[in-house]
Amino acid sequence: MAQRAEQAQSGQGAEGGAGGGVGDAGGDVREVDVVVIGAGAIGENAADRASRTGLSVAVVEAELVGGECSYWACMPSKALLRPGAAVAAAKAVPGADAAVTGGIDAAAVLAYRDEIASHYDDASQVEWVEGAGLTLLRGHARFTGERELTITHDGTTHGLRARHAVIVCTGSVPTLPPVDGLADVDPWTSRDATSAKEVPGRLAIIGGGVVGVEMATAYAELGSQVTLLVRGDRVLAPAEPFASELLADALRDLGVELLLGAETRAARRAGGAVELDVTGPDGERTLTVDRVLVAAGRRPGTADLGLETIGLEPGRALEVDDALQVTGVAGGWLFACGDVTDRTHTTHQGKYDARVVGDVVAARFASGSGGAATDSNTGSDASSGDEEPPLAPAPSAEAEQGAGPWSRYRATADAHAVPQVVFTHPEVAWVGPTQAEAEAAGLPVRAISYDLSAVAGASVHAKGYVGRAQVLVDTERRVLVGATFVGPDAGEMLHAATIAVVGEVPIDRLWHAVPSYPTVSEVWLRFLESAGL
Ligand SMILES: Cc1cc2nc3c(=O)[nH]c(=O)nc-3n(C[C@H](O)[C@H](O)[C@H](O)COP(=O)(O)OP(=O)(O)OC[C@H]3O[C@@H](n4cnc5c(N)ncnc54)[C@H](O)[C@@H]3O)c2cc1C
Ligand SMILES: NC(=O)c1ccc[n+]([C@@H]2O[C@H](COP(=O)([O-])OP(=O)(O)OC[C@H]3O[C@@H](n4cnc5c(N)ncnc54)[C@H](O)[C@@H]3O)[C@@H](O)[C@H]2O)c1
Repeated sequence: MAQRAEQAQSGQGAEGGAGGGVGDAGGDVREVDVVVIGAGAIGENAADRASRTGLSVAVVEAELVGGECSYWACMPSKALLRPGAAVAAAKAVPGADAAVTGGIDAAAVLAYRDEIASHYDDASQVEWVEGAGLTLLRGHARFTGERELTITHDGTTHGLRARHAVIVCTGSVPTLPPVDGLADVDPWTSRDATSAKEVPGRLAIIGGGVVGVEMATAYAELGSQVTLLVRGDRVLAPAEPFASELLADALRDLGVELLLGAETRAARRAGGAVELDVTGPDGERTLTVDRVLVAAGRRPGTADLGLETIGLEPGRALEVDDALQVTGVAGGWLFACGDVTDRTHTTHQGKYDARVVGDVVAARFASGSGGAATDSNTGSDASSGDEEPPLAPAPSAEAEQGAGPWSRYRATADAHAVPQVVFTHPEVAWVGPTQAEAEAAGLPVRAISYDLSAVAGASVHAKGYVGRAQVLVDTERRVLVGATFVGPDAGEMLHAATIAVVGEVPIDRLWHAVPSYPTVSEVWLRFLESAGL
C-alpha cells in the first residue's frame, strides 16, 4: 500500500513520468498508473478497487473528500428526516405515545445533521484514502489530451499523466429551471436545504421528484409551511402510481400544500420575501414565501473538465458500456461511474459500478506487483495474517477477458435490479421496473398487490399502520422482476426483493423462504398465496 502511494507521489522522478505535453503544467508532471477524478463515495470506491493488483492510483478532489453524499446529500438529508420518523413511530404505539410530550427541536436536529456531516470536515475520509494506499491530490482536474490532465489548486497548476487509465467520477450538479427571475431570488439548491442553519417559515419547493418530496417531508416536520410545486399530475413520478398516491396523502397530512400540474412562471423579491407566479389547473396564482428550493433535477459534472480535448462534448453525460468504459473514446483508457454517467443516480448503485470499474481496471492493467485486497471501509489488508483465503480470486486479465453478464466485471444489475429508497414518511422503496415500464418492455408480468396493514406484524408495529406492497411476477419465467414497498421503514424490507430479483429465484422456491411471525415481511407469504401457492 505505502509503496503505491510513494510511487504516485514521486511520480515525476522514480516512475519516469517527467516531461512536457500536459497542458499548462509548467513542466511539473506526475505520472501514476491510474487517475480517478472526484473523491465522492463513487470515486473513493473505484480508486480502492483499482489499486488491488498493485497499480498506483491518484485521486483528485476539488472540494471535500467524500463528495456530495457525505456532506450535502444522503447523510445530512437523512439526519433531517430521521427525527420525524422516530417521533411518528413512538406516537403510533399506544403507551409509547405518552412519552412524546413535545414537538421536534429544530435546532437540535440541525446540530445532529452537522454531526452526521462530520461538521463538513473530511479529515476521517482523507485518513481512509491514505490508509488505502491511494494518493490524494487536491485541486480541479481538466483533461488536456489522452490520459493527460492538469490539476489546478490555489492558483497553481500541475500536470498529471495516467500511464494506463482515467476513471471520471465527477458527479452531478443541480439544474436551475428557466423561470423568469429565479436566479435573482437566491434560491436554495439541495446543498443549501441539507446544510441550512435555520428553518424558513414559508418554503416553496419547485420539483416533486426525490429531493422535492424528501425535503418537503423534512421541512414540514421541522416547522416550515411547505408548498410543493409539481409540474406533472403526481409526486415521485418514477414510482408506482399507488406509491405516489399514498405519499401525496401523507404529505398533505403533514400540512404540505401540494400543487399538482403547477408551472412556475416567474420569481421576484418582495421586501424580505419571494413571490412566485404559478400557473395551475385552477388558473394563475401568486405565492409568497420566505425561501424557494429548486429540486428540478441534476446534470452531469462535465462542464469544466476539458472534455473537448479528448473529442467529447462538455456538459454531456459520459456514456459507458457495462464495463464502465466510456464509449466514443478510442484506446480503452477512459472509464466513468456514478452520477456523471447518468446511468445511476444513487450512492449504492454508483458504488456497485465503482466496484465493477475498479475490478476491470485492476484486471486489465494489472502491474503484477501487488494483489492484496483491501477492505474498503478500513483500508486494511483483508488477506494478511492467519485469515482464511478469500472466496473470490483477485482480479485477473484472463477472467476479465472472458467476463459476461452477472460477472464481477460487468454492471449487469443496472439494467435489471436497481433499488431505490425514498426516505419520506412513509418510505417508498422499489427495485426493478414499475408495472408500466415492465409492460412497455414486453415482459409478461402480473402485479400482486397487498395492503400491508392486513399483515399481523403491522398491527403490532403501529396503530393505524398505512402501507402497501406490490410484486411483479414474470408469468412465463415464474420469477420476480420488480417490487415496491410503501410504509414505515419500508426501505428495510427492500433488500429481500432485490435478492429475489437478482437471483431470479423461482416463486416455487421462494415458497420455502418462510418470513418470521409477526413481522411485516410476512407480506411475502401473502404474495405467494395470491399467486396460487
Ligand atoms: C439531497 C440529496 C439526497 C440524496 N440522498 C441519497 C440517498 O439517501 N441515498 C442514495 O443512494 N443517494 C442519494 N442521493 C444521490 C447521491 O448523493 C449521488 O448519487 C451520489 O452522491 C453520487 O456520487 P458521485 O461520487 O458520482 O458524485 P459526487 O458525490 O458529487 O462526487 C463527485 C466529486 O467529484 C468532485 N469533482 C467534480 N469535478 C471535479 C474536477 N474537475 N476535479 C476534481 N474533482 C472534481 C466533486 O468535488 C465531488 O466531490 C442524494 C442526492 C441528493 C442531491
Ligand atoms: N433517497 C435517495 O436515493 C435520493 C434522495 C434524493 C435525491 N436522490 C437522487 O438525486 C437526483 C436528483 O433529485 P431531484 O429530485 O433533484 O431530481 P429528479 O429528477 O428526481 O426530480 C426532479 C423533478 O423536477 C421536475 N421539474 C423539472 N423542472 C421543473 C420545473 N421547471 N418546475 C417544476 N418541476 C420541474 C421534474 O419533472 C422531476 O419530477 C435524483 O436522481 C435522485 O435519484 C436520491
